[in-house]
Amino acid sequence: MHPFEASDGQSPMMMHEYDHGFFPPQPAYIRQPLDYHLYSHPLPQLPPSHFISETLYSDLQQRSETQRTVPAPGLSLPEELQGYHTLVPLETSSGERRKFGSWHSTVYRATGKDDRGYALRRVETVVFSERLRRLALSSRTRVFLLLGKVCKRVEQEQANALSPLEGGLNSIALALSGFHSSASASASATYANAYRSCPGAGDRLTGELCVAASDARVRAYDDNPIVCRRSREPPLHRVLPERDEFPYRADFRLMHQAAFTSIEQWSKIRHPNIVSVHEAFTTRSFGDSSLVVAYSYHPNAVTLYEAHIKPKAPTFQNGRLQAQPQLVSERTLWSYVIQIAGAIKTVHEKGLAVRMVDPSKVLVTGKNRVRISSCGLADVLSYSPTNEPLSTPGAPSPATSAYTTLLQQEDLVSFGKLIFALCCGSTTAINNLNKALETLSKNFSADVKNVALFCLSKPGIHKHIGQLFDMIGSRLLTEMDEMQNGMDYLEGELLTELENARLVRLLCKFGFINERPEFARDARWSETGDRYIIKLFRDFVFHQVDEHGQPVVNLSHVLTCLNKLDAGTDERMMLVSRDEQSVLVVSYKDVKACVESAFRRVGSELARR
Ligand SMILES: Nc1ncnc2c1ncn2[C@@H]1O[C@H](COP(=O)(O)OP(=O)(O)OP(=O)(O)O)[C@@H](O)[C@H]1O
Repeated sequence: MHPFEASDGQSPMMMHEYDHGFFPPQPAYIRQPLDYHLYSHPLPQLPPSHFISETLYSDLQQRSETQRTVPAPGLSLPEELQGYHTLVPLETSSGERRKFGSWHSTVYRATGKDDRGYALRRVETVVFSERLRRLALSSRTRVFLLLGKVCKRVEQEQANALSPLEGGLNSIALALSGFHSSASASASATYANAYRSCPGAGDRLTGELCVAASDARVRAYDDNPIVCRRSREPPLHRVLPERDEFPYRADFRLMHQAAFTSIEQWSKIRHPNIVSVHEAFTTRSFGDSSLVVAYSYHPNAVTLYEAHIKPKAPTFQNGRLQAQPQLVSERTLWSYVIQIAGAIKTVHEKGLAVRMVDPSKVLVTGKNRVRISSCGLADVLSYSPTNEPLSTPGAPSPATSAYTTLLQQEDLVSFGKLIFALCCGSTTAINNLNKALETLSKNFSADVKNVALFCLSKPGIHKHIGQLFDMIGSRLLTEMDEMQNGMDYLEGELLTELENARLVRLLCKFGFINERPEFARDARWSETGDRYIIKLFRDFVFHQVDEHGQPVVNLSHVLTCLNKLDAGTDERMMLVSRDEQSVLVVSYKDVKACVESAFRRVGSELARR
């Protein structure tokens, strides 16, 4: 049966067009889901693995389909972008759009020059000017160092004492750094002042400050809507101009070519839990000035947020509408923790900081397999020559600047937040640490709590990701066992595919040898020597008839014969010509030798003609 035919003879269920790349348009054909279980033997009973999907076939098939879908018409995307083509957005541009940091980004799937899939992340707008960015960074540093109850009050007092603009700026920086909700609330409270001081023209910094303020305020609402509402400010939509209407919207401008140096460093990192970085460039192909970073594409990847935190609609289970279970299991959580910690450790050892340890940036790319995405992007966006590490000639390991050390400490804090988000099923749970701890302790072991608290603990020169592995201990061994089970399962699967590949190769050779049109009138070609035996063997395998002369369609017979042929067994068979005038008794080994020599001769005979 043709794999795309309906197995039940019913009408076709869906049309599916495949991407045809640079080839001429192919006719659309009707596609039916394949019965993959018919393609291989049932699997041996291996212990259930935590890594490989039980539905490997359909998983892989779905990924392959995703990779080939064509973009919907009318998207007005560039035809070609630095050698990448066939762009398909991986997220909707309407509806809920969250932000990471202070920028909006859009991810596209694209095909590269090498015909492989890539994920292109395009940064549309960056709101910081150089001066604002530096100011924001310096207050971030201060916040970081003064983290804790006392520091919150100090920061707020300082902010109040400054001029409205400076105060606003500080609060905004605090809010953008996302360290604590009171900073968000404070940003919200000073927002109106900053907004009023905008003269409306000329002063780019003030304009950008207002955009940043609006970002902070949106974030403040996201983080702590109750506090914001209590501050009795006018509702958001009455104050804020639309982002696109705002006169100070700033496109991405590459201030220093050296900003791309970090991308070079990132592109050298190959780690199983990091989405590989390939290159970065600026482009005007989208009608603005955008920054694009190219990453490896992992079909059907979802973010940790989508997989475990985003509220899911209730579904029918056992005839009843039930809310889907939200919280990640402890076993899966440990697997995630170990994988992410491994990635962070590698990055820190290379003298870089991840800066993307966030539920919206960690991708689930297979069963319990996570990879940190968007790496390197923050380095380009916030590049400043003053943050460059001092290079020491001949130094064995990359020199790490104080700035990078600070960012590495932030990675650990973000990791702690991520663990809390997964354990509590909410990205904002951390705003109320006591309650978050209560929820965590109810559902997870004390070890999880200890690891999460260690990550959140006060930064210091002696705190590093390596310590986390000391705390994890034997859980690493469990993870290794699981991975090996997963590999055993995969090898088993591969073995069945190996059978298929052998048989396909044989059938291809038959296709090349039998009934070549060039030799149609040359009986000596098909009726003599090796080719005659192959012709009789072909009839023996495919054209058998029963005692009533009816064709025998027996797939098992075909598979058995082809397997024996490929193995070249000594078993013998009787080959009979259609007119029953010739009878030959040959072994599979003989036929195998005939196929090999005929296949080799096809090429040389054709070349001679
Ligand atoms: N390298 C990649 N391969 C495959 N899919 C990816 C890749 N990177 C991102 N995606 C997918 O693109 C979609 C959008 O990613 P993005 O990081 O923008 O997430 P988001 O939740 O929309 O965050 P943000 O609010 O920052 O836009 C997600 O569904 C993600 O799974």
